[in-house]
Amino acid sequence: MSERLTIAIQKSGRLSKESLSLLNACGVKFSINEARLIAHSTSHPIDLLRVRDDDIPGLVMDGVVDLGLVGENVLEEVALERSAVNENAEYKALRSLDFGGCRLSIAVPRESDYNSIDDLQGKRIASTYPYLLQRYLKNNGISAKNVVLTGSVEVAPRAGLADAICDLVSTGATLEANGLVEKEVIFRSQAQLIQNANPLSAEKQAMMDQLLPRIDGVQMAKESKYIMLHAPKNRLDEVNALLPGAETPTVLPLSHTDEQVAVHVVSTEKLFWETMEDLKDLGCSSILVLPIEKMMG
Ligand SMILES: Nc1ncnc2c1ncn2[C@@H]1O[C@H](COP(=O)(O)OP(=O)(O)OP(=O)(O)O)[C@@H](O)[C@H]1O
Ligand SMILES: O=P(O)(O)OC[C@H]1O[C@H](OP(=O)(O)OP(=O)(O)O)[C@H](O)[C@@H]1O
Ligand SMILES: [Mg+2]
Repeated sequence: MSERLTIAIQKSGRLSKESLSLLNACGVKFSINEARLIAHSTSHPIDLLRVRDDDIPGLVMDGVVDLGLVGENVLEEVALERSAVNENAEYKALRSLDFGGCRLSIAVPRESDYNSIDDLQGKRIASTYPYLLQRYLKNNGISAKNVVLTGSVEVAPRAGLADAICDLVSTGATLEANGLVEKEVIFRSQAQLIQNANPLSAEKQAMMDQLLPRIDGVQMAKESKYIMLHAPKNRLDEVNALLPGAETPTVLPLSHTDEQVAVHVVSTEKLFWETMEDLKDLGCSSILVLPIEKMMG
């Protein structure tokens, strides 16, 4: 029987949907039964372990699974916690992924008189990330009391449990809704693909050698666009200069005119409306911007 590669992903939360769609886009298909902890791929010898995100780094570090998809915030927190008690905190960081972007910030009630980090001296700060918070405070010479909460951190000041909080922020809506103001960004995070630190078996490594370029291809494709347009022949250099991150364009003749050509190009950066308007001003027409599903070098 062939060996199965095991991947831990978040069962239900901010990272779940995008972790599954990344694997799906790589051609690794799953049919998920919400009630089950383990899901077998229907296309590859790959198993998913669906767990709470807090458990993912430890499962990878201990070799219970080969790979994990987890936020850097949780990864770093667990690594600090394990190092503090001399437990194995080793892992191999394979890729930064383009989802789960957020920051860990210290926030205080709107009405508090906060001028600098020094105002936190001796205060109580509620957080789910005591190690990341303590590291930051220590680096800034602050000694504060850590109130560890596993959820609803944002209500701690109103409940009289803390003077400030240290929690994840993305749009800032949660802080706003709870009358809190972001003061210090202590860590920036996005989802990461990590692997156990020990070498994989040859069979599993062969699967990784196929999977990683596919992950890169999916990520690259998400950022890229296929642009097609009709351009005046005599302004091609100016047109090319406007196209962001474009590789050498393909220039094709048009059957109905000698003055214009069709230009097809893969652009690796975001194309803004302003650029499209500038292209139009150069005399371009029929400007189409299409998403790309997959890419390989
Ligand atoms: N608002 C956000 N925007 C983007 N990414 C976020 C946001 N909040 C959290 N994340 C990222 O997603 C991860 C999971 O967040 P989520 O809120 O689902 O975790 P959780 O409540 O701890 O879930 P679990 O039940 O798995 O422990 C976070 O550790 C962080 O990396
Ligand atoms: O700045 P915002 O865009 O408001 O996002 C921040 C919120 O998102 C996360 O919680 P989530 O919504 O995932 O729910 P949870 O608290 O149940 O984990 C995080 O814990 C914050 O509370
Ligand atoms: Mg969690």
